[in-house]
Amino acid sequence: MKIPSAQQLKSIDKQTILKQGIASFDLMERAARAVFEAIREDILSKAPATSFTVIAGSGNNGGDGLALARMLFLSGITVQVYLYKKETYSADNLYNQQKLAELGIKMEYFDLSDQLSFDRNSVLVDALFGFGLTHALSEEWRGITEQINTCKNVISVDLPSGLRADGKTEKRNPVVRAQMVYTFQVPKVALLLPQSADSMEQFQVLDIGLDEEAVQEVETDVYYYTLSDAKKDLKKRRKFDHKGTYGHALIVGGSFGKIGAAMMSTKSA
Ligand SMILES: [K+]
Repeated sequence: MKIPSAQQLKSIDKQTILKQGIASFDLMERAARAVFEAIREDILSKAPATSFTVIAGSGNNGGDGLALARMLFLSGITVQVYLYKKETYSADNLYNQQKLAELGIKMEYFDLSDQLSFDRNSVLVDALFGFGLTHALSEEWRGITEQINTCKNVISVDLPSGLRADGKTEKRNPVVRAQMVYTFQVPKVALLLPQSADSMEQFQVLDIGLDEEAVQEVETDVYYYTLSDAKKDLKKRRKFDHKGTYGHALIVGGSFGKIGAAMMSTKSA
């Protein structure tokens, strides 16, 4: 599976909207619906009375969070919504603010110096920043990320807020710590780096129907190889086949003190 960069994802996003003839808020709706279904399966099926707190930023990651809040509310779940107070919001974020207002769902606006009074036992949905984060979060954000990190159960939408999608984030920068990250379509590079271990326990990739061709056309040298990829690549085993039937592997390795990789490759071959 190819892993596009944040910049490439933006372009895939646009191509999907064009090719599928949908509006951008439809794609956001799909993303929020995918998270909602995952929450239903992972949490609500076991604990239907769980309450949620959504903390939303001003961009499309925040928009996903607001759309998710609406879906939770409409299925009878208690949900509290906090929205970062800013002069400007993305168009789809505004669209979802309006949808919440129409349903009479109150949004509490917050500033970086605020103490948020949410229920620490509710599941906290972190929808502050996704792959649109252009640089590490400044120290001003620490108050908010630390409040989020006092919750026992944090779900991050797409990425733990503060992690930059394409690479390493310094440990000293404020970052949300999530128990679960529901990431869209492809795991972002940051989710695969050991440096992110403190920011998340696990992630799940949710299919939101981004244009497959656009993903395949991306030029990258970053791939995510999964068990299902390996299963597809393996030749079908038939009766009477033998070790000569499936080709040969040339393993170049095993310099002094580094024999392990060569041995493991030989064993798996
Ligand atoms: K997030």
